[in-house]
Amino acid sequence: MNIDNIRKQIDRIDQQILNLLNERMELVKEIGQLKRTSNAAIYRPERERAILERLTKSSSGRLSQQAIEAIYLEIFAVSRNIELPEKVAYLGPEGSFTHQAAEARFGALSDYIPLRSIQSVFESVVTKRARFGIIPIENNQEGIVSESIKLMSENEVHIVAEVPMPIHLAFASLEDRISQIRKIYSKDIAFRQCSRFLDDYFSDQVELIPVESTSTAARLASKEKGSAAVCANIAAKMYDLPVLFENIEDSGDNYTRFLIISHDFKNDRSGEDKTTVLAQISAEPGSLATFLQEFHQANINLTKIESYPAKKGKTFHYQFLLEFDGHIDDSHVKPIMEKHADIIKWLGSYPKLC
Ligand SMILES: C=C(O[C@@H]1C=C(C(=O)O)C=C[C@H]1O)C(=O)O
Repeated sequence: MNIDNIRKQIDRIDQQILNLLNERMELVKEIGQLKRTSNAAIYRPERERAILERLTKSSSGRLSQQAIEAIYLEIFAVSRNIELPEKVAYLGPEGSFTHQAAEARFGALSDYIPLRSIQSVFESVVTKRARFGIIPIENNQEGIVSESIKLMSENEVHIVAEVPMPIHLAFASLEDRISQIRKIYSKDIAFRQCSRFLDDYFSDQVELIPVESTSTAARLASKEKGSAAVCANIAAKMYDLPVLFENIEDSGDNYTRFLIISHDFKNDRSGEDKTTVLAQISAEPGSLATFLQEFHQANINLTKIESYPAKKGKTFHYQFLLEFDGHIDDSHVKPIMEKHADIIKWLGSYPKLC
């Protein structure tokens, strides 16, 4: 068969896909109306996850699990916008990795608000200027983002979902030959993370210029011949800057975990959930051990425990961020949460992705 014939078939299939998508969106719109009458949340990560699992299991064609997810996450994002366009605040600037995480979950069409600090993201969620906020919580190379945890303890917000994202750096430039590049812009930490690539490909004559963000780097490089940027793919795309090399970072397993937060939110159980809480434990000897022992006895699998500094009046208390498998409504989780309601702040139960 020749290309023209094959393309005719593709055109016919695209038309069918589009008709089906329109049919799907009519149903989505109906669900949106029902949710509005009961004031229910539009975003249901546990339902989306169930759909993805079912489709991946039943698929017998060429599409990998990642491909199915990429296509469907975009469909879900469009669906939610049809139900109700919702504002999503994220730690900016545009083209940052947090922006990339936001787009991975809310698609290209959502109403995004890039903000200058993690604190402003919390503020926009608490004051309901935004329905969702996206913040980084930890990076496997740099550790926990303590500002995010502090703000979780001070504000009434809940975790809706987690977004684990591999952090890949791209090398982008208007030049098509690297011998023409004299200057490279990026953020200092990004230079550090791909020092091996830079050493291997560039001599000392090439100037490395640190700027405030990797997306600023992409913007500068998109305007200047003879320059390049080390940045996120999304930033290169935003400034129409061709990517010459992908994944230039030294370590292949650099990932950041982002959290989606909202003011008033509780997910239903998905069957495989994770719960995050903050606990304030008295400084008396043995109290932490006794507390943790109770989780063990309740058959709760603790997956993370991080202490963070906090002082209450003059007495020093130990504050902990705890994560464990399970949902706050699970019968083995509920009793321990109720028993310790005075020292535990529940932050959210959401589908476990990492
Ligand atoms: C349509 C719904 O709303 C949203 C969109 C979904 C979809 O496109 O299938 C699934 C879950 C929700 O995030 C729903 O709750 O079923």
